[in-house]
Amino acid sequence: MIEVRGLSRHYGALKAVQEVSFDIDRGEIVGLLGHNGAGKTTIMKMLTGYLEPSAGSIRIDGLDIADQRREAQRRIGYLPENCPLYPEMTVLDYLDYQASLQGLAPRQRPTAIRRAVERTELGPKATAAIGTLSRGYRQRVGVAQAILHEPGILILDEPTNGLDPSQIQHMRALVRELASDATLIISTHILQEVEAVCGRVLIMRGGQLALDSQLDAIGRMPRLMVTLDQGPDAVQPALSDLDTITSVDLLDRQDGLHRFVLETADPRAAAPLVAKTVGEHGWSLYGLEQEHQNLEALFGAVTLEQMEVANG
Ligand SMILES: Nc1ncnc2c1ncn2[C@@H]1O[C@H](COP(=O)(O)OP(=O)(O)OP(=O)(O)O)[C@@H](O)[C@H]1O
Repeated sequence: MIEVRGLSRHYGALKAVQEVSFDIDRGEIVGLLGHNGAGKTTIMKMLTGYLEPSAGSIRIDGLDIADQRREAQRRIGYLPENCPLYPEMTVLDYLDYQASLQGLAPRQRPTAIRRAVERTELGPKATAAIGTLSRGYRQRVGVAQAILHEPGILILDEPTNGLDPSQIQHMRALVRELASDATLIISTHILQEVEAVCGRVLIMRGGQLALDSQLDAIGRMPRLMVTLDQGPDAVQPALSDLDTITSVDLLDRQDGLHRFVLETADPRAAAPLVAKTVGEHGWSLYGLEQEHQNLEALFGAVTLEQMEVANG
């Protein structure tokens, strides 16, 4: 349904998004997670056809967004990060205006608007001026404009940003309801958000895709935690070479000790190899244990260095 290949976007020398590829199937709810500046909004703007990639391609239902932008955009609803709303307009007038911008025929608009208002539970505020609404209601107006044309794909940039806890609950319920008949991509830097509503997570770090995983697979990805008196320069090359170990990352440093996290398909087999290698190098081993991941631990490990977007 969505095919992204080698997607990059540069702002001058700044590489905001670098070589990102992924596929999203119909009906998936995907969380796009990353620290501020990781490239989430830039990806969303490219997916929705509002920003041209510097390189790479995007296909929506087989349509290349570079060649068939309008056609692809008809299949997408987009809630931008700071959805531009007109404070003096009423909710209904604003939705009517958006419906006209989206090319809905005048006779289709009343039904489309009624349905969007119902789904976002905006009925009681329909004739209120947008400027008088709470942030929660304004976000719902943003969602309502995104679903007016009943798109098969919804792209929501930070939908709960700035909402209070009860508004967040309401927005999450709305997102789940929308997911019943659309493919969803939601960007956020809030882990609980992803855990609450998504089936899959894409984690961005410094403009690159650092992880693409189903959420239910995350708990099953065991890791080894190793605490040593040596730093990454010595440890990483020695342990990365061992059988079944696919990555060695520094998790933290404390009181002269370094804690590493090792990804491995087989922690039972890897643990004695690690202990043996540590012994052979004459290092001191302060801890070696298996850990089952949760999203928080994974996010911490993946975004560990909190890489700034590379320049140049
Ligand atoms: N129009 C622009 N001109 C120059 N740099 C930009 C522009 N838009 C974004 N950037 C930079 O590109 C990088 C990625 O920004 P982006 O907004 O995509 O990140 P993000 O993950 O959505 O962050 P946030 O969570 O803060 O919205 C940042 O370093 C940002 O400063």
